[in-house]
Amino acid sequence: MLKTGGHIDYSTPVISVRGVSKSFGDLHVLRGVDMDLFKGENLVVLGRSGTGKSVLIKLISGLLEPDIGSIEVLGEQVDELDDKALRQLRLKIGFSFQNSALYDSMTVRENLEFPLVRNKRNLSRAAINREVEDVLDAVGLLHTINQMPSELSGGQRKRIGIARTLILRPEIMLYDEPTAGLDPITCIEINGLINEVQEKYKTSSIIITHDLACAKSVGDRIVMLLEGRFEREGSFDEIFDTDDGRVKPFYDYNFIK
Ligand SMILES: Nc1ncnc2c1ncn2[C@@H]1O[C@H](COP(=O)(O)OP(=O)(O)OP(=O)(O)O)[C@@H](O)[C@H]1O
Repeated sequence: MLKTGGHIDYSTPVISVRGVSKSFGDLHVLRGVDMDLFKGENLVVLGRSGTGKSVLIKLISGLLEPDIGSIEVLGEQVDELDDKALRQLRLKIGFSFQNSALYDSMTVRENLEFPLVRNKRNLSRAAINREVEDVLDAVGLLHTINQMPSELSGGQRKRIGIARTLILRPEIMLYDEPTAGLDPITCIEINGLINEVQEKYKTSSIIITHDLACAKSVGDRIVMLLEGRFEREGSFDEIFDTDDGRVKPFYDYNFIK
């Protein structure tokens, strides 16, 4: 399934990374990264294991500080925020990570209520029910509301995890390897869901993936982290229109050449 929509405002970056470097001792992971995520955009980040994709996400969410450079998220300079302001900012960011597992002892409804009750304390019971049902409907799983996570498939759990993130109405979504470990049909469903989320919730998203079918189906734009910088940027076809030996193997492996 190829992308059809999205309403991207290329004049409004929601994340701006400028000249960011980050080292750990002698390991120079990021070496002057520049990156923008525009309002309404799905930006795919590609890169080999260990190139610093997770470090970049941690810098954006204020879990790490850059050695040099600046990071602006939703108009705020991340490294200048105190803890309280950082917590407020993080509420506007939805994290869909591989290890963001559901609570096994809670029903789907309880899993979804949990972040709402914790972060929006003054909601009425009726409002909570409405929000839970709305996001479950958005991910096509309203019928699972009273089920336990153990009764769901891996793909369904993934969708519920995304619903749990959406329930706080984030402006930005960060998806880390959204299709890892899923069968091809479920991957197609998750890719479709990422695009539906973009349309319905008007989110701006960064999607980290090694799955080029995912990159192609969800990415409005793709950037590739090579040796600490984003050296390649463009549409899916532009990114892979090269003989660069650091880039071609991604394509050849995914499409079995
Ligand atoms: N807190 C830290 N202290 C020391 N080294 C770190 C720290 N965080 C990350 N690194 C190192 O930085 C490099 C980049 O790590 P990162 O997790 O960002 O890679 P990645 O691109 O996300 O890889 P993968 O695709 O495998 O998830 C790795 O060599 C890692 O060991």
